[in-house]
Amino acid sequence: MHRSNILCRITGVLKTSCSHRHQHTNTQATIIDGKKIANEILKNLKAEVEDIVKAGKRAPCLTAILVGDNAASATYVRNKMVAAKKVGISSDTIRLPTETSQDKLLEEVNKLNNDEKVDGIIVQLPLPKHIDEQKVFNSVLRTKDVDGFSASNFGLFSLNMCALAPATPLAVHELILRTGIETKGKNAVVCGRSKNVGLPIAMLLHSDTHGDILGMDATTTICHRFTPPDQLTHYLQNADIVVSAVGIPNLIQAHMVKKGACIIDVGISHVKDPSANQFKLVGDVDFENVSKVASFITPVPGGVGPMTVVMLMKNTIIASRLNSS
Ligand SMILES: Nc1nc2c(c(=O)[nH]1)N[C@@H](CN(C=O)c1ccc(C(=O)N[C@@H](CCC(=O)O)C(=O)O)cc1)CN2
Repeated sequence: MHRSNILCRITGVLKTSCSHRHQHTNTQATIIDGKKIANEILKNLKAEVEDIVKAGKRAPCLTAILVGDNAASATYVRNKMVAAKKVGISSDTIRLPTETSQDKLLEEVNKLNNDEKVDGIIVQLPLPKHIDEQKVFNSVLRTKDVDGFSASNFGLFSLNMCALAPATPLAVHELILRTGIETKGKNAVVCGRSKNVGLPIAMLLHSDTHGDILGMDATTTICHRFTPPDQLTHYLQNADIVVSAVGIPNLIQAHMVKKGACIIDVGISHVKDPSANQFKLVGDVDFENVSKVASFITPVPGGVGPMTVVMLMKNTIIASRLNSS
């Protein structure tokens, strides 16, 4: 396959994977089961890896760099390694202490860039404060940048060109397409403008179809910390698709949501659960009440999170093809 064709498959779902259009008539939203969809995709990816190996090539290889002792980051990296194993991707984790200098980290990335057995490199976020995240991401070879965080991949992606795109936005894109809702000409609101999540999600929502990549063609608005609350409500009340990636529990409430909207919750917050006297994971959306108004809704946990890991595996397989061609 031509290199650009391989890359074209990166930024989105192929046209053929869009299912029938859904008309909302229910009063209770359909819950988008990210875990189930993720497991289905994992099976397909496993078959893809088997084909690569059958063709006499080595299995794709993913290496994670984990700096510091953030317990959540360690769990996320472990989950990625578990997913890799399920698919047949070989994986490795390089653990570095919190006090690792930026130069030392750049040196580690460079070693992996030059290691022909490594196809995908991820540097787990967050990094300690003394390290310039973007500088580190920019040091990852573009064809091994399976997080899609480097300026070169981000630039290509923003121009609707072939690039390795970030996993969470790809996860959101895939989940929306799988609902079968019409996105063309619809109003979409993204809450949050982070460079790795909110902004690239908005890019996918607004973009047009380009080659193999299914654009969503939605009229897209980005809301952020300086959007006044009444304006946020105004935009949300007119939104057919809402993606929230802010990390504020209950930011999106039922009265703010248009009837029949599709709600994708990317937020992750740990809040105290008074009934169980322990912490629980919640998103940005008041799930119980918003699901009475929406047509589709993702839960937290079990929505976008598991799909993010799967999209990373997909990127790693694509990277292995890029690196062996
Ligand atoms: N280099 C990167 N760093 C970070 C990324 C990333 O994409 N690349 N994203 C997040 C963390 N993250 C993946 O790394 C991630 C977070 C959460 C989940 C997930 O599956 N969440 C579950 C709940 C898990 C739990 O119980 O804590 C869910 O939502 O169901 C997957 C990946 C920041 N860093």
